[in-house]
Amino acid sequence: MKFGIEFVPNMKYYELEYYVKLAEDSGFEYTWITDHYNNRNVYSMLTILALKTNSIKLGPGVTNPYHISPALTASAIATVNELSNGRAVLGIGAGDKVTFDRIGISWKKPLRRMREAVEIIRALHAGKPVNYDGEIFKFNGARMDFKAGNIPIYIGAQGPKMLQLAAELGDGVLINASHPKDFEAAKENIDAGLDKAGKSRDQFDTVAYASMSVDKDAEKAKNAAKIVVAFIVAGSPDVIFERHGISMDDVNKVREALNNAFTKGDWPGVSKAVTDEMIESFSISGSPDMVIERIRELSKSGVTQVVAGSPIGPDKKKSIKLIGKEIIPA
Ligand SMILES: C[C@H](OP(=O)(O)OC[C@@H](O)[C@@H](O)[C@@H](O)Cn1c2nc(=O)[nH]c(=O)c-2cc2ccc(O)cc21)C(=O)N[C@@H](CCC(=O)N[C@@H](CCC(=O)O)C(=O)O)C(=O)O
Repeated sequence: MKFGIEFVPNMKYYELEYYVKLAEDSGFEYTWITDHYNNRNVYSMLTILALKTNSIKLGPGVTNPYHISPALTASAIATVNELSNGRAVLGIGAGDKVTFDRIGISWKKPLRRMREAVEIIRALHAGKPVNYDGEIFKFNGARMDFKAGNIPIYIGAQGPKMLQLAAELGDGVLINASHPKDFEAAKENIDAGLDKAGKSRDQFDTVAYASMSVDKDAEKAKNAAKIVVAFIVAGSPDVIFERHGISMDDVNKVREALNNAFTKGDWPGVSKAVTDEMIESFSISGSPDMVIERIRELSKSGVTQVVAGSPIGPDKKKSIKLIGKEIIPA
């Protein structure tokens, strides 16, 4: 099993640098930096990380094919690859509607746009002049003037068609999920995409991009996961709740509690509304032994990389060290 770790660049560069170096020293192989317009620029932060680390692979987790051209994405990640001596990975997904609404981007044809963007980025990285007459992107002899190197492309995916696209075009898929049931459900679409491209499963990295919270005190860990789990619940489609046997009543209580938190600042109300089933279904939370057990179950469902996503634990620094000491070697 490979281990990755996610960071949101909502902190100063030197804090992010500290955590990523700690993760590298703790044995994590990948670090994925989220990309939303309202946080620090993902490539500026990846540049610092490329220069300050030695072995950890690094990339956006995930950027999108809307807010910059695929030509800029190809060039930016190739620059990170050069700065890091070949450690860059590109995580790209359809982007999310909430942030796009705020910056006036209409979220049209995400599947089509993802296909075209990934095909263009791969062609540019191959170093040939790119002529591409797509529905969305038209390229006429574009070419990069420096060697990109071999940069793996991972696609962020949840929906069935995007899962198929990820398996067909990608070197891996980043699935925002923490429970084996979600990977059982994704299997059929991943296999369909791999078959279409004539790829075998062992050439492909199936990543559980999970919400994780680990502490020696299991209850403390679970409590620390509640707010993140509430946001996951608020943003998940209904089919997921059926899959995990979570009542729509409980879901609506969480959505209402989040609303109250934003309007009246009642954050304790959010934690109260989040049930144990939700923590179990939408996060990997608890003591090291409990987390190890869940990772074993995920491995049986075909997961080959687990990403420790927010909150990582009640105390980020302590939890990163604990994962490095007790979970990665297990
Ligand atoms: C678009 C959506 O695809 P999805 O796989 O569910 O995408 C959801 C998320 O993966 C996507 O929003 C990601 O960008 C979210 N995301 C992040 N999004 C961000 O913006 N920033 C991040 O840092 C980020 C991190 C991240 C990490 C892991 C991960 O899995 C996702 C992450 C969907 O609806 N897919 C449908 C297909 C929809 C469809 O068919 N659309 C048609 C027609 C629709 C039209 O006419 O517009 C088309 O696109 O051509 C499906 O897969 O079945």
